[in-house]
Amino acid sequence: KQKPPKKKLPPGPFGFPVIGQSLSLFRALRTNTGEQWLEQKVRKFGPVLKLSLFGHPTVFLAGQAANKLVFGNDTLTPRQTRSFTSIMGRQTMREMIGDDHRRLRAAFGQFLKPDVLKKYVSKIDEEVRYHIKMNWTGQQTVTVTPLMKCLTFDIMCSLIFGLDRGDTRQALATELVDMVAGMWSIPLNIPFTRFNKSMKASRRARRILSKVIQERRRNLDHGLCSPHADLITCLLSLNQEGCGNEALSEEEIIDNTIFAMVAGHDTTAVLITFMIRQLAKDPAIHAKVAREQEGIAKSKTPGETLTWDDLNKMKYTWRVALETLRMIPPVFGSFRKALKDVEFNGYLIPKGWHVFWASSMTQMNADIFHEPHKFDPTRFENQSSIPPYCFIAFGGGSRICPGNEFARIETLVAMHYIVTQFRWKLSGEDDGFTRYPLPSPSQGLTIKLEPKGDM
Ligand code: HEM
Repeated sequence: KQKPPKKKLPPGPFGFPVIGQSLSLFRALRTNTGEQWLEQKVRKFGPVLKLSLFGHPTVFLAGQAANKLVFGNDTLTPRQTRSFTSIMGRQTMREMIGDDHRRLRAAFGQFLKPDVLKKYVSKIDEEVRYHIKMNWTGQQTVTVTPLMKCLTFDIMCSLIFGLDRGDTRQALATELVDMVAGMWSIPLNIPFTRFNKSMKASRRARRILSKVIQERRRNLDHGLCSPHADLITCLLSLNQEGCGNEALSEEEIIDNTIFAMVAGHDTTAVLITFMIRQLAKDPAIHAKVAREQEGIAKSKTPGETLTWDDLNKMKYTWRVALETLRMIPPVFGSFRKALKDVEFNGYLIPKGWHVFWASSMTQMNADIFHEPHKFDPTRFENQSSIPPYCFIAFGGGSRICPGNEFARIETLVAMHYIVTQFRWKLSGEDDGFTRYPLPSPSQGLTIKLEPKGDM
């Protein structure tokens, strides 16, 4: 009997033991050359190559077919660092596979379905106006990155945890910053390490949220709030008898609401920041966005909040957002783990190995997006012309970002009030941006503001 031929591993060196190519990739991300770093490897070894990242043998996959494999194959499951899982908790939907993952996605779906999302527009509108009044109005210059992080944090606190401005929101903000700081640290839980500080912050944040959950449960039981008031209440309401849903434990609710906050807050802040940067550099596109937004502002009475219908009229502004996400995706890429041997393009991805995908490999590919380095929002006029699995700023398949519509509302409402109230230009030279791992303008993006007068 002939033995079946042995499947071959992808080409490429593993590099130094343990470190592999991790430091080299980090350096490239920090200098915003991560894309070129990957392209160079693909030119040398082809679109399926092996390397070693974070101490794991890893296969890097590039191209549309590779994206389809990553997003459409349940044997490749998301992979987090050990510190991430310890700090964020083991019950996040990121850790779940199969039916458990579907159950959590369905629970989130109750909070993020379109007719519920519509109700959040006015709350987001209120947060944006308050933010602008407190931080932009009367200023001659502002630094956009930290402000956008504050704004998206406040919006999410209000809608994920149902926390209004005040001491509890502030306390939670402090703990979350400390938690996030340790997510990529060495998981050494001894006093004074970064990981140890983040673990302590995680315990304190959980205690705060446990109290919030008790209060929400009471309100829900006494009919004092709508089941869709915020994500926590929404997940608790699924536990009520007779609604036909499987109950979520308190731990699941805490882990997943914290995870939603972390997944959604910086990513959206990055998108708005880079749109503001783009408009400062491109007067023609700025003028078109301003025309669209001013048209909508004129149709409103003073002080009237934006509605879902208004957002649906902001078509050009959203195309600018999508083009920003194509060229500067907040999520550079991420990892999967092979639950069993997988074969792709004639190569073996052995069980237990990691798989790494990166958005830029299709989003900046000239065969898919003509003149990929040109900022051109018209590419998104006819979205069905973009081949599947090529625009993957929100991921794809069963793991596609469930918060993409939420992010759209936040972005459009924020852009509406900024564009209709101010003109701006960069305060100095545009000195590019770094990634750690999310992109961030090198100096935080300081802009000079000029008020447009009462709209
Ligand atoms: C511009 C803003 C955003 C971008 C670019 C973005 C991007 C992404 C990407 C690329 C993924 C998939 C990662 C992978 O497959 O490995 C993802 C997943 C996820 N995102 Fe977002 N996201 C954004 C906003 C949000 C918001 C606002 C929320 C919450 C309301 C959110 C919650 C999540 C969650 C919970 C997952 C995990 C889904 C799962 O594993 O099933 N994201 N996001």
